[in-house]
Amino acid sequence: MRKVEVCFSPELIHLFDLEDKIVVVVDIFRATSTMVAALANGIESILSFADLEACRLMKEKGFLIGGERNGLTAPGFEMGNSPVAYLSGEYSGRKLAMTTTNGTQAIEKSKGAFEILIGAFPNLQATVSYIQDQNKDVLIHCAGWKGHFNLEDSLYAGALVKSLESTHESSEDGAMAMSLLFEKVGHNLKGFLSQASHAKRLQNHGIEEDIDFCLTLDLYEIVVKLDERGFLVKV
Ligand SMILES: O=C(O)[C@H](CS(=O)(=O)O)OP(=O)(O)O
Repeated sequence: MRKVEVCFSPELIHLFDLEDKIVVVVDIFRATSTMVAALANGIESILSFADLEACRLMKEKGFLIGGERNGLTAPGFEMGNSPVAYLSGEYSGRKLAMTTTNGTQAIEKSKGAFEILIGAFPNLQATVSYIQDQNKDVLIHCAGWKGHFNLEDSLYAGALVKSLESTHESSEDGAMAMSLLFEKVGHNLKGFLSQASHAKRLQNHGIEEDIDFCLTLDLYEIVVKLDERGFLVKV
């Protein structure tokens, strides 16, 4: 049996061995949900940046630039961090450079893994099938919020642990707890997570539509991974 582990914050990632593992980075509200939405709706590829200024410079190279800090579009950026902004297909064929408060930092800290996947509820089942076709251990890396644990990323981890149980075992308390919690509340994700601190913070920005999207299961059959050039692409 292969193994699945959960890292609940990028601040804890140094405790884990990434080598030879598939690392699934998850930032439900909203970075990884936005990446999946963008690639499912025609964005050709995404370059993820931890640094705002490095990302901003990509505009000169013809990239669409998405920059968000603390839930708001960063000054001078064309896009923020909203998944629904991509659903019309308006940006089809463009390359996107993207930086966010938590998600793109977690991607940066996952480098060194055998493979990096981007996790989100709208492509959960596709990600499960992709992982089960490979003979690799898995580490789910929750982006959290500014180093803190958060419920939505951890619940996704629980959903993934539960969905992988026929091929991957987990002996960790955190993974077991989240798998049980997902079993209990997975049918009412939105109701349950409306109490989560991150959802409340984002509700103040008037983005309920984003929250609904981020909590919708299995809209897309795509898997999102970091390719050998360092671009996030769909497979
Ligand atoms: O834009 C978001 O949804 C969040 C903003 S914050 O963490 O609440 O400041 O950023 P993300 O990197 O997607 O977690």
